[in-house]
Amino acid sequence: MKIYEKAPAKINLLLDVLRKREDGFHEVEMVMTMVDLADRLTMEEMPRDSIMISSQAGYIPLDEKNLAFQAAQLIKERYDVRKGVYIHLDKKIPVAAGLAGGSSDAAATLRGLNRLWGLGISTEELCTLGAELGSDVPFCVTGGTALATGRGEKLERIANPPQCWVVLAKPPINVSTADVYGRLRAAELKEHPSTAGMLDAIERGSFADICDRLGNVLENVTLGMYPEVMQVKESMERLGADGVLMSGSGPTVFGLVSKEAKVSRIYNGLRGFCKEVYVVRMLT
Ligand SMILES: C[C@@](CO)(OP(=O)(O)O)[C@H](O)COP(=O)(O)OP(=O)(O)OC[C@H]1O[C@@H](n2ccc(N)nc2=O)[C@H](O)[C@@H]1O
Ligand SMILES: Nc1ncnc2c1ncn2[C@@H]1O[C@H](COP(=O)(O)OP(=O)(O)O)[C@@H](O)[C@H]1O
Repeated sequence: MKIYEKAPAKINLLLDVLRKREDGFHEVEMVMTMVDLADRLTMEEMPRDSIMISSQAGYIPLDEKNLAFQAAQLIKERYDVRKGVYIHLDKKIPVAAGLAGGSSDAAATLRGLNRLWGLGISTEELCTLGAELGSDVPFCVTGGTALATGRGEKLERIANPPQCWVVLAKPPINVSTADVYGRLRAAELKEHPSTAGMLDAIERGSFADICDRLGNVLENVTLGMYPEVMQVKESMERLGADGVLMSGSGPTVFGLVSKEAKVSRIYNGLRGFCKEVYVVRMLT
């Protein structure tokens, strides 16, 4: 049997850090949603009891460092599955971009193997397993739009924002999430975005207020390390995106755009100096 799973990218409409915890992680408040830029996974049973990964992308690990491999290994161990699987990753999400490509592949693997092997694991249990693989994995298991707290693994489902275009621009640098969090001085943060304000804007379905309330405390850290991210942000604003923010630890910058007529102008303007630009829809 062969099964397919889509692994969409996420964006953070809001990312606030409350404090650094004793375990080294940061206590966060994030408002996250999915966009329709997705990796495609194919999972097929193998006669041998082992895990094999392949991908058309030459720049990701295909061994136990791959998050899809780790997800398969975890589910096999925890549910005592003595079967093998071959997973092909058709990568479309840029890597180390702040779009949770690896986390979404891990989540899709958990969902897919649950189906392939008929394990009957609940979504809640899949999220608990996912949290062992990374802070963003539980959200990627459920998708939709959510308020994520704790280190990102505690989820509260909220309404989807109004439909809009999302322009994603990734400058040609790879950012390490651990590095960005490592440079953040959480106790010295003077300004915090308003989580309550963002939740209220989404609840009311006000696109303009969502754009006004976008905020990410990791943005200044990444901008300090890579000034080219600022250039992308400023260009996106100048070209007329309604709301602009860096996603996660970056370096991808997203622009929310309500009117289709504006989208091609923004895309063409950015393509002048940034190779990786995508126009997608919010997944609602
Ligand atoms: C920043 C965010 C925002 O959505 O996304 P990305 O930029 O990676 O897409 C996430 O919090 C990333 O989640 P994820 O990529 O799963 O991170 P993890 O593997 O759990 O952690 C990587 C490293 O980031 C730091 N980390 C992560 C999450 C958190 N709440 N506090 C942290 O300090 C830790 O140093 C950890 O070792
Ligand atoms: N399936 C995967 N897809 C992408 N990257 C992966 C995968 N498995 C492991 N990685 C590694 O995870 C790191 C972070 O990748 P990714 O999840 O794309 O970034 P981000 O968390 O910034 O969105 C990269 O260094 C990459 O080599």
